Amino acid sequence: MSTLYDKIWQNHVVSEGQDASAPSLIFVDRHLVHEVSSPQAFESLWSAKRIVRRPDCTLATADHNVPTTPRAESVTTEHYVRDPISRAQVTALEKNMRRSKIPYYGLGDERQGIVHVIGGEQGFILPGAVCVCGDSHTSTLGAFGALAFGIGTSEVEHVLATQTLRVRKSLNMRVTVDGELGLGVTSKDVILHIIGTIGTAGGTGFVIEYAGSVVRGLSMEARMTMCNMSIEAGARAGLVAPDDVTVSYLRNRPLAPDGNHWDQGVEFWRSLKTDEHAKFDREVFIKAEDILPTVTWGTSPQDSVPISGSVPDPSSFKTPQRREAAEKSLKYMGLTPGTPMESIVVDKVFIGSCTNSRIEDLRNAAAILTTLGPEAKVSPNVAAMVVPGSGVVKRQAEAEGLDVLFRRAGFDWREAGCSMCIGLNPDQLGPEERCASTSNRNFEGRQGDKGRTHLVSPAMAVAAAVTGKLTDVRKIVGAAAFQKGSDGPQSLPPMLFGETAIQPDELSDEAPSSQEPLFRQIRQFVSVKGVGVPIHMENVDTDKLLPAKFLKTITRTGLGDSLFYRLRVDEVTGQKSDFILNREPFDKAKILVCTGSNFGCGSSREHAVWALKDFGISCVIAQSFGDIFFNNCNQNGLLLVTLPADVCVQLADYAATGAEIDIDLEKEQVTCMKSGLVVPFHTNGTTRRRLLRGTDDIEDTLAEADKISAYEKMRRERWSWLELDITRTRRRAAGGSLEW
Ligand SMILES: CC(C)[C@H](C(=O)O)[C@@H](O)C(=O)O
Ligand code: SF4
Repeated sequence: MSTLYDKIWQNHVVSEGQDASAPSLIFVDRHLVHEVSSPQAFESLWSAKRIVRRPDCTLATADHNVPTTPRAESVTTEHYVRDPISRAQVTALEKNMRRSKIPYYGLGDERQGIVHVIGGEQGFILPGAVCVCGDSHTSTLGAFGALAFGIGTSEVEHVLATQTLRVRKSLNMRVTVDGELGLGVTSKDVILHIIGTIGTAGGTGFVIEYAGSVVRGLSMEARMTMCNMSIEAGARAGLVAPDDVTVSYLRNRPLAPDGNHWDQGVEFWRSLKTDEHAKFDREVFIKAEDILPTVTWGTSPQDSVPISGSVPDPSSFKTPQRREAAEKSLKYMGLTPGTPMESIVVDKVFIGSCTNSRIEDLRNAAAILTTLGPEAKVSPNVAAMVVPGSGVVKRQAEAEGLDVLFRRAGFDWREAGCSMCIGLNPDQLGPEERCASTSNRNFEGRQGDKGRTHLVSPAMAVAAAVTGKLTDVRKIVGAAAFQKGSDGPQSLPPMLFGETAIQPDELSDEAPSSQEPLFRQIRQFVSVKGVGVPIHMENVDTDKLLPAKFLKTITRTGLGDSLFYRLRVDEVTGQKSDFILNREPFDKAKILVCTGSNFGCGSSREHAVWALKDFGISCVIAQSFGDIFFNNCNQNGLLLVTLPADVCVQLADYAATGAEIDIDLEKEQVTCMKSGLVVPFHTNGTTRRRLLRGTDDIEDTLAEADKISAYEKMRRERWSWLELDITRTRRRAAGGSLEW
C-alpha cells in the first residue's frame, strides 16, 4: 500500500541511501532555472570544468529582476533592466544559457514569465515526474501529480552536473477538504484556511497530498494555487493526484508529449494515485463549509481570519511565543486588536505572483469588474496593478479583452514577472504602504521596506481596489455573481499560444566570470568554540535572515553585513540599530541560539546561509528547521543542532552572558564552558559524516555515473514520453498560432 508520493519516489531512486534516514540519489526529470538562484551554481560548474548533463531536461527564464513596464518587441536586457545589479543577474543567466545550450525564454520571448507559471503552462511538467527549481514555490507544480520542490543553489549545481539530487525522503501527510465551498470562496481561501489551521510549521518534514471532493472539483489552475502555498505551510511539496482535469489541461501543450507518447503517458498518469489503504503519517480533515473568504492580518501566512472577522487580540493566543509574535506583527502592520478587517484601508492592490497570475485568476478578477459594470473604478486613493504570470497569459487576456476591463477601471496593466511579490524589481511598496495582494508571503518588508501586506484572492483584491479597503467581495457583487466552484470551470476555454522567437543566438558566448574567493570550499564542520548570540523568535524565515534586495548578487560572499538587515539597520535613516548582532561581543558570534521553531523557513535562498557564514556563524541551534534551509546548511558546512524548547532557552540564557560555547560534532555535544553544562545532541549519521569529511556531493555522485546512465536508459525505454525533443517543440511553436 503506497501513497502517490511513495510511488513517484520509488520510480526515481537511482541509488538508495545507506540506511532509512540517509538521502537517496533520485533522478530529476525536469529542472527549471531562473536568474536569482543560478549564477553561483553555473560559476562553480564552469570553474570545476563540468558540463550540464541534460540541457534537454532543463528550461530557463528570467522573472524576479525583470521590470514590468511596457516592453517593446525588440527589448534588450541592456536597455530594459535599468538597475545594474539586476541586469548583471539577467545577463549572467543569458550567458550561462548560451554556453550550456539550455532552452531559455528571455525578455523578447512571449513565453517568458514567472518560472512556476510557465512550467505548467508550457506542458513542461508532467504527472509522475520529479521536478526541481532553485525556488521554494516549485511546489506549485505538484498540482500535476508531479513531485515538485524547491532547492538551494548548491543543489542546482548538483542537478546541472548530474541530473540527480541527494534527497532524504519526507513523511506523508494528507489534507482532505470535503464538502461544498460557498459561493465566492476560492482555492486561495482554501489554502489560507489550511495554513491558518495547521500553522506555518505544520507541514515541516512532510509532503502534503491534497484530497477530498473540494480538491477533485477544482480546476488545474486552482490546484496550482493551493500547491503553491504548501511551502507556506512548511511542507516540502504539495501534490494532487492526476485525473481527467490534469489530462485535459495538458493535451496539446507545446512541451507535452504527442502521438503515441501522449497515449502512453496518459495511461501511466491515470494509474498514479494513492492506494486505498495507504498509511499517512499525518491526516488533516477540513470542512469546506468552514471556509470563508480569508485575509491575513499579520506578518506570517498563518495569521489569517475570515474577512468578516477582526484583528485578533495577541492575548488570545495560547503560547507566549505566539502572543509575542502577534504583538510584533500588529505593531509592524499598524493595526489594533478588535479592528474589523473590513475597515482596513489599503493604498495599493497587487494582482499577480506565482500564486494568482494565471489566466483563470485574471478572468476571476475581471468577472468582478464585469458584474460591477462600467462605472466601477479603482478607488482614487488606491494604486492597483495587474501583472500576468507570463507573456502567454498576457496575450490570452488581451485576446479576451480583460486588459480593457482592467484599464477602464483604473488598474495598471503590466508585463510578466514576479513584480510586487518580492522587492527585487522596481515594483515595490513604500514605507507603511498597505497592500491587498494576491501573492503568498506577507513577511516584514517582503513587498518593499516597511510595506504592509494582506494576502487575499484575486476577487477579493478587486473588491479592495474598488472600495479602497479590505472588503468581502460577496457583499459588493452579490451571490448571483458567483458560480459553483468559484475558481472557474475545470476545462479551460481555449488558450492561445502564438509564434515565439528563440533568441539565444543574440547572446554573447563567453561565460561570466567572478573574482570571488573559494568561499564554498569551506564546507566542513568539525567543531566551533565562541560566543553564541541568543535570538528569541519563532519562524525565522529566510526573508528575515536576508531580505530580497540582497539576492541580486552573483557571488556568494560579502553578505554578512546584510544578515538580519531589517533588524540591524533603520532603513530610513541608514543608522545601525541596537539589535543584539550589532552589540559586542555578539557582533563576533560564531553560534546562533534560537529559542523558536521552524528556523530558516520560507524561500529557498541559499544566500541566507552564505550571509550567516559570512557573518561568522557556523552553527545554529533551534527547536526545528525549514527543510530547504537544512539542506542548504549541509551544503555549506554549517551545522544545525536540533534541541527541545527548554534546552534552547537554557542555552540562550547562557549565551546572553557572552560566555563561550563549545560545539563538537564528533562527540555530538554542546559545552557551556563557564557553567559546565554539557548538552548532548544527535545528528543524522550521513549528515555528520559529510560535515566531518567536508564532502563534495557532486564528486561523489559523478562516481556513480554508470548508475545514472543505467537509470536514463531505463527511463527512455519505460517512460519514453518523458523524453523532451526541444527541436520538435520549436517547430510546433513556430508553426503559427496553436489553439485549443
Ligand atoms: C529568489 C528565490 C530563491 C525565492 C524563493 O525561493 O522562494 C523567491 O522566489 C521568493 O519567493 O522568496
Ligand atoms: S513567490 Fe513571488 S518572487 Fe517567488 S517565484 Fe513566486 S512570484 Fe516570484
